[in-house]
Amino acid sequence: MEDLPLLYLDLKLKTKRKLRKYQHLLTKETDAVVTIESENLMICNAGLVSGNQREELVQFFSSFGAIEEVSMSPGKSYSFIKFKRTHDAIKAFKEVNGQKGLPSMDSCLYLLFVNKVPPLSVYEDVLPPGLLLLENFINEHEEEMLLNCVIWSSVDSDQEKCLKHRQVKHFGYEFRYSDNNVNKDAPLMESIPQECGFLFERLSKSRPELSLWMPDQLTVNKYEPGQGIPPHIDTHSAFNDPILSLSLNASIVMEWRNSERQHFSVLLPRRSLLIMSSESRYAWTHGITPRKTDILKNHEGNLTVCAREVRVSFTFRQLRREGPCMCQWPKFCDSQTPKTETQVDRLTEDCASKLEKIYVHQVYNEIASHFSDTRHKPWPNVLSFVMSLKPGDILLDVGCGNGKYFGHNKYIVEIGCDRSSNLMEVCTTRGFQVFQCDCLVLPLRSCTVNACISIAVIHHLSTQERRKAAINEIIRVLKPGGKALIYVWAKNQNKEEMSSYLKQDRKNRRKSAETSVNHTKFISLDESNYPKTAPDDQIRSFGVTLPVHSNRTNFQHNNLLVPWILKHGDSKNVEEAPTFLRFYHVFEEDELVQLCISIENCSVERSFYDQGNWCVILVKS
Ligand SMILES: O=C(O)CCC(=O)C(=O)O
Ligand SMILES: [Fe+2]
Ligand SMILES: [Zn+2]
Repeated sequence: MEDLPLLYLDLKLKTKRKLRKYQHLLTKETDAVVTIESENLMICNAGLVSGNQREELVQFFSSFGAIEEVSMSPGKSYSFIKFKRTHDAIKAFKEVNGQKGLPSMDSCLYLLFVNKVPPLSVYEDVLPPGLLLLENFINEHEEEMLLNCVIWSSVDSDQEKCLKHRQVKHFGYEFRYSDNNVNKDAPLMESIPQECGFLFERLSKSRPELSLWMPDQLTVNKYEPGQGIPPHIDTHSAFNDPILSLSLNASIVMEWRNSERQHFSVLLPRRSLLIMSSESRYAWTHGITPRKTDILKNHEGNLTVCAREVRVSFTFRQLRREGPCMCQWPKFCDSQTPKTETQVDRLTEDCASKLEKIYVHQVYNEIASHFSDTRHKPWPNVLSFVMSLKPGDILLDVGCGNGKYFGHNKYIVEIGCDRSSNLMEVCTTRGFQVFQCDCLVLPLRSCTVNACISIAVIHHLSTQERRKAAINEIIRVLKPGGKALIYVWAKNQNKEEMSSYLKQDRKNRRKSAETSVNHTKFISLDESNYPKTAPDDQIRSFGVTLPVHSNRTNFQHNNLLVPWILKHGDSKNVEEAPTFLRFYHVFEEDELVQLCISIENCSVERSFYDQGNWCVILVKS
């Protein structure tokens, strides 16, 4: 940022500090810049958002000379004044800066010279994608009739709540603000008033694609001036697409925001119908800022401040009954994201072990031969750990798979274990010393091995407790001073250069991995997706839904199912190849270290990122 011009030198330190902050705001939010002196002033801390009125600014600043223009933008706490003569602007600048000025304000005023008055950001005519506004959807009689359908009682009832922000009444089903959902099994006594029927007949004429759409839930919101509704996305799993909102009795400005920080202020005129669908319904928040005025364009196209009046809105929705939401915006979708993630961690021991049995052990057993064919090249950092061991050291590989780290260091004793008997067979054929066991219960005496490796194993355990228990078990069997090397899959596959996992996809090799998108499919572990291996009753008891990962893309979730497409030696036909799903918990940065720190007799000697994995070297104390 450029420093302030010389003229500002005379000002107090505190004022200069404040002005530098406002200079930053100016360059961030507008295309104007600070100048030495000009006829234009930025009034840094008086604007519509801070509750200042145009008239008040005009009155105050006119005392310095004739004003040509006052510009106030909605949503801003600053404004701009253009004097007719630079001389008068300088006068105002010198007298007002850092001083108490406006009668309505307790705090000091701050001014900056700017090269121009930046253009106003007014309500754009563009709307978020998928949002549609039908103006004059109803006439005044219909408006009155609809307003009369709702009888507001003065006492709080269950269906009619006076929320902090506004008064609400539900028809058809109650929308619970506590968990932002509806109880689909408990319809209300009062269904949507019959008087609303004409709206949907009319809608189907102008919007044929909605001719079959019928709401079964209605929320009536009543906003007194000063009240609003916090920004939100109507819960995906609760309602279908679209959602309609009819504005009655008064106009209001609704704010729309997306995750790319785009922001639209949309004026909802009285008697208009707003149709929120697709992206606007699923990926943009909407809300009404609690305030007593809105800034509207008048007939001449100028902005004016309008006092809000009581607005009543009818929000019509249709309950989602055909299973979870399958929208394209999983990031905002409660059907697709957070619930499943946390649910896995809350599984009981019994369920967690069943989940692993079906989605890890049985899968590896079935794919053992194909899996082993794809696992030849040892990772260099693991190999150098193995090679660093002293002659006579005992190395245990927990989850050794096909034994790809065995046979490199000729001077050590190597033993391996794995859950999969078929992988054990591969090892035995190769002449390695292995036994079959679960990594949670190693059949070894405590303090017996000099070193341990566990590569890409612990991420197959479904709860944090079980992952911790597995590391605990490794530490237990280590001799004091012994070391363990642990690798787990990282959620972030782009930490350094692209990991080899992502690189294997030719498309990704070309494009930046940053942009690799993932259209997630979800599988409920309740519905048997594993007819071959999983008896119904086992799957049913999980009660979790997990996202299915698109291979060779970045991870979008921590708990997920990763497909393994089984190709037999003879068949090249991918279509016929059965797909198996493996459970993974992919780790956040530092998660593995934190887990290890919480374990007794164990210190973290080194932690690093290697080929898409978070890795630690642990030492037993
Ligand atoms: O008042 C409105 O127009 C919108 C209300 C709303 O967004 C809601 O109830 O979810
Ligand atoms: Fe809403
Ligand atoms: Zn959704």
